[in-house]
Amino acid sequence: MTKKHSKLEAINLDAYYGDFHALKGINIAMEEKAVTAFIGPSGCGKSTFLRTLNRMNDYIDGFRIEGQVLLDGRDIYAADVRVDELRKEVGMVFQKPNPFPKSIFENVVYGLKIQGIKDKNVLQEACEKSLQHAALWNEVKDKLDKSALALSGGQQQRLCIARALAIQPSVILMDEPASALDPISTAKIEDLIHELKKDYTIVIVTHNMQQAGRVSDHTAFFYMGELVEYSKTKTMFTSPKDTRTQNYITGRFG
Ligand SMILES: Nc1ncnc2c1ncn2[C@@H]1O[C@H](COP(=O)(O)OP(=O)(O)OP(=O)(O)O)[C@@H](O)[C@H]1O
Repeated sequence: MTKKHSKLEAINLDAYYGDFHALKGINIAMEEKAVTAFIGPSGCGKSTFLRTLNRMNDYIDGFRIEGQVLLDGRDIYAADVRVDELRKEVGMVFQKPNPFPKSIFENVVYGLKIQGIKDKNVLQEACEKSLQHAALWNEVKDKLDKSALALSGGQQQRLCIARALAIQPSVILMDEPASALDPISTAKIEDLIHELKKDYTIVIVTHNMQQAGRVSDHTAFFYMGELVEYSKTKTMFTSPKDTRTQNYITGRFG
């Protein structure tokens, strides 16, 4: 079998919030068209690391990094990188579904309209394709002009995934995308992640180890700002190497 390409890579990455050293010497290469899960106790740096992957932390006063983050081999923190272009390539879905108070249609095509796309046929086609891809089309196809806020939480989260897909990213970052959802909606999101990895590289932060086990190909265990262990998910859950990983996955702390 040919080795898959490393889509995202961190090299000697340190991150700071002011004086606080939040990420310490992270080295990791994440495979293309696969799911990588970040696990670890609260406050260990999972979200911080996820957000360095599309420069979401740039907005935070006092935040800085040292080291490199490479997307397809290119440093995303290099001076010539346009952050708006980067975010088209690396989309993000948050913990709480955050649809805009607009129609379902307007939510999905929002990013395309910002890019200046006005052609109705193009927008309609993109809307249908994204909703199909997010496994929501059948539930909403007859009410595209209705408010997105009238959807259930699980539908709203799939709508947010459709909104992210519409701008055709190659990577989707998901920060605990199912933690605010009921078990049935969670299962739908997990099925969807499974489908999406055929076309996208997915990085997911999750508190739920069963979920990491179900959805991810590789798992990275973080502890106090360090990447302690990174391996195939099966290997991590059956034979963790580090005692800290062992303690965490057996529920001894966290
Ligand atoms: N905006 C911020 N300013 C200062 N410190 C921050 C900020 N955001 C996070 N931190 C700190 O950085 C550390 C890592 O936080 P982060 O949110 O990345 O952890 P996490 O592993 O995702 O936690 P959780 O699972 O609880 O979401 C924590 O100690 C946190 O207090």
